[in-house]
Amino acid sequence: MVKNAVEIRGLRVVRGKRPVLDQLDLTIGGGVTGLLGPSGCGKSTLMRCLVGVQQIRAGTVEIFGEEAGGKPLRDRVGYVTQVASVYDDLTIAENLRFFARVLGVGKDEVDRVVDAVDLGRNRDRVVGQLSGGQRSRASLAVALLGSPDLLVLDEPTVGLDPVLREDLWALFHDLADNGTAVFVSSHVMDEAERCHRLLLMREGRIIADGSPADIKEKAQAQSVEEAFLAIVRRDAA
Ligand SMILES: Nc1ncnc2c1ncn2[C@@H]1O[C@H](COP(=O)(O)OP(=O)(O)OP(=O)(O)O)[C@@H](O)[C@H]1O
Repeated sequence: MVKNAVEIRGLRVVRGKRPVLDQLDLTIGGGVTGLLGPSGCGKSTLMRCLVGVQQIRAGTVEIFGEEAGGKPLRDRVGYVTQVASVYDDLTIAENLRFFARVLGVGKDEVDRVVDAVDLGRNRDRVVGQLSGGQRSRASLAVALLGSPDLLVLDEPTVGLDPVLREDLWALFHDLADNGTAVFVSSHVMDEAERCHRLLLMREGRIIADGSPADIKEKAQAQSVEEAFLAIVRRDAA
């Protein structure tokens, strides 16, 4: 298990003219940590901070003790955005060979990650001809190159069928069991139940933090969905 993959102190981010995150403190360790919250609450913004692509106004974001986005982290952090980030005019294998070269990881990694996301049969197909789910899995394969120590996944299962979602969650757990810290945002409440730790965000603040069992117990709810609705309503009151 990785201890303190992420350490955030006093983080402030302004987008447009509005503060999206303000005075945010957060530590993330090993296992699968889920980030949930209403649309626009700042989930993607927080993830962008972790990978060092978001301008910040104040505070610090450290990943494994290094400033987020710094060179030493280049092959230690994998990131999957909501939009597939692979080249449409290349095949899956060509994309992976290209990104492997950029990251300086061996070509043997291509076979490993293509199998991990179950795209072996499609590896020589041009990305532009793939389905939405296949494209997002191709992006995930890129993020897995070099076995990163932290994987940041912004809604990786959107548009996937239940069988594929199940497979991907099994993969996230395998990765976490082997020491990768997995930080994943989701809108899907049954996915929340599968996280070791859940963070509920509202208007840029973390309003609940704990295991799914803790969160349900504290809210005296039967499901995470019910617990979150109660917590959000209480916070809004
Ligand atoms: N490029 C931008 N310029 C200005 N404001 C932005 C920009 N991108 C996002 N925002 C604003 O920042 C806030 C947080 O957005 P963010 O994308 O982090 O939310 P989110 O929780 O990931 O939402 P969703 O679940 O819909 O993806 C929102 O109010 C949004 O309107």
